[in-house]
Amino acid sequence: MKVISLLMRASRGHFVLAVVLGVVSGASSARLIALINKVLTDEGPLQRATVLTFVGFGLVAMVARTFTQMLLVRLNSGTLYELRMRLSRRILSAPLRSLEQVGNPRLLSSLQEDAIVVSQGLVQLPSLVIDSATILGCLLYLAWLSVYVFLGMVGVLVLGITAYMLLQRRARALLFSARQKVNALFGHFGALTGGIKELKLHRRRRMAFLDEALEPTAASIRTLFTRSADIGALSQAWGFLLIFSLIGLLLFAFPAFVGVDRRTLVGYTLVVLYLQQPLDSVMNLFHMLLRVGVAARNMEELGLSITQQGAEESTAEVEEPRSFQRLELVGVTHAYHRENEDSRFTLGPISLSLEPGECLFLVGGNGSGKTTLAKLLTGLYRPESGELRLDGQVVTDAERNRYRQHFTTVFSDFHLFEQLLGLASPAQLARASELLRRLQLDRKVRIENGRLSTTELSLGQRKRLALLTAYLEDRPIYVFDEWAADQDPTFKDVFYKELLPELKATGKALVVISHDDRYFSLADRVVRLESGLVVETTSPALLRSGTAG
Ligand SMILES: Nc1ncnc2c1ncn2[C@@H]1O[C@H](COP(=O)(O)OP(=O)(O)OP(=O)(O)O)[C@@H](O)[C@H]1O
Repeated sequence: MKVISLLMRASRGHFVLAVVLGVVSGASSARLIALINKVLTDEGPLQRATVLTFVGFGLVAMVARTFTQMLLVRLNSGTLYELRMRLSRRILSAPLRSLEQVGNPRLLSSLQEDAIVVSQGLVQLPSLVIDSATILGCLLYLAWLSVYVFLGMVGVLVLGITAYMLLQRRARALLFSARQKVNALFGHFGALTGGIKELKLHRRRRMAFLDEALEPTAASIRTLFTRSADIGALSQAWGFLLIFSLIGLLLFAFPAFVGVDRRTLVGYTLVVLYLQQPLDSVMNLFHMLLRVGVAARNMEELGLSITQQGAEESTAEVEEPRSFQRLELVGVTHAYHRENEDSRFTLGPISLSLEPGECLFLVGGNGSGKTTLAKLLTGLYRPESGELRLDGQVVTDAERNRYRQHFTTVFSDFHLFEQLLGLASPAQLARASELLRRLQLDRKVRIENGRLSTTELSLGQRKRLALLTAYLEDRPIYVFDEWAADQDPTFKDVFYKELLPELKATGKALVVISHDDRYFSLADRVVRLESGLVVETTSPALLRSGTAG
């Protein structure tokens, strides 16, 4: 449970205070029950001191409990915050390929489901301490009243806990299977929101999706959770049965063997009855903690999976590089490892170079490896063999974060942030307004407080906004992955014949992935890929004379 110990360390102050107050509250409650018993069984006149003690301990128990509750709220929200931030940072520093392999559903389910279960469960720990302190206090009082009853109670507890643990082992296995299914459910939720158009338009697909995909997963989660909760309820019933058996023994069997007067008998029974509530609550909390354990294990396993492909990557602040002299790929390769090794795709070995002011087109059929090469080139994927060299220096793992800051990209599955994150200096904002005009978006979108007024636009328009952020990044190397594919013919022309040459003229190196063969002649070099290998490299002069394109 590494996650839990990390969290304990993060909010140690609150946690320790909640535990201390919990113990105070629990001990005060135990003292109160001893007092109540004394008042009920003493026959002499009521002492003023007894009343004052009663009020005093009552107040202490109440105040301690209230403060514990307030601390618990802080602990809960603080833990959730800490978990979400920790996991988000971990995701940011994990290698892209590992994240792709783990998949969005699992990442999202952990950020939402596991984080909430762990934080809710952790805040129950102080309650566990309060109840345990009450139980302990009552047991000590019982021992003082009668060693036999105390031993009987301990025996009952040992028996109860052993049986309870055995039952909980089964509940844990059920919870774990249910948790695995929650990942699949998040996958279905992704399909539900992402594929809503397709589902709405096709009745049979919608029915099949609901009946054959989503419903069976949701139903099996329901069954598994219910079965594990049933085990929890059975365990509680078992605890209940034991306590009542003990009371029965105390009331009916014990007096027959050991001479015991009525007053003492009332005392035992009162304490044992009073123990019922904290014991019940402890058993409930155990079940909750079981869920915490499963969620924590899931988070830990996720952490391991996303970093298994190498150490975590640095996300440290690095200086923005303004220029470069030469970028080289030397025999780089990348393979997508799959369970079915026959169908694995391997890119490379590929060697190519890039210099400032150069425009390189990457072309080739679907699935030939262009995007994979762009991910290798930009440092998003680590080459399995071969190396990247920047200005003659090999790009090591330690250098990769800095290396990536040379690139500005618009991938075909780009994400458009509404806020101009990290790009909102006064100069950049002024430039952004000017670019909106240039990209013919000024009637649609405004920049307000460093934020785009809307991103609810057509795909082509959204791509223009992505281009705007690329311009604001203003880095030495631009990579466009089929940027123009969704543009109208007029703006396609603007992109290839105006925007690219302008960027080139300012010394930017351009890597343009494209299927628009009518513009290939504008490139300095055209690199053609086929099945992951470079099969042809041509220059525009050759293209114009009809050798390629
Ligand atoms: N995330 C992935 N996991 C496993 N295999 C992948 C993944 N992405 C791509 N591939 C494999 O790598 C091959 C190359 O994919 P890539 O996206 O690089 O092609 P591309 O040339 O950019 O294609 P397109 O023109 O269709 O965009 C594909 O044929 C596919 O088999």
